[in-house]
Amino acid sequence: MSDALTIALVAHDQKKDDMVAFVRRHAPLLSRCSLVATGTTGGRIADADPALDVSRLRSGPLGGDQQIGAMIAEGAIDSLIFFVDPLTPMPHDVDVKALMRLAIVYDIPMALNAATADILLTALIAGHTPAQDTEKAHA
Ligand SMILES: O=C(CO)COP(=O)(O)O
Repeated sequence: MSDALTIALVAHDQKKDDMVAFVRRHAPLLSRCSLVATGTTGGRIADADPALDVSRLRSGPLGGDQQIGAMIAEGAIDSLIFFVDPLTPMPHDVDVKALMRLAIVYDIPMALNAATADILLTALIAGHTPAQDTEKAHA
């Protein structure tokens, strides 16, 4: 799966149900990706679909956003899906902004709500042809 897309998934507490619904809606597509998530989000995803390949980092307020930002800077993330809660003050607001900033700096496709994430994931998968799939297509 080394040529699989790596997608970072993050959701604030008030948006975690939306993330679970997103993951359930797109389980067949997401099962073809490597997933990286902040701690609590990753736990909810793993509970929702234990078959998904999801690596859990620190919880957002404890450095998880920064870990994903570092992975973006290293070129290890293909896309960021970040369900942001715009109505609740966050103790780690600077980390949230820093993560979004790095996604912009490195021109990573980023969705900040479910409607955009639906479009983004579908487009990403449609445009991604892993070597394995290419071989099958020509077999
Ligand atoms: O706080 C977050 C993003 O800013 C998400 O962190 P958790 O997934 O650990 O709740």
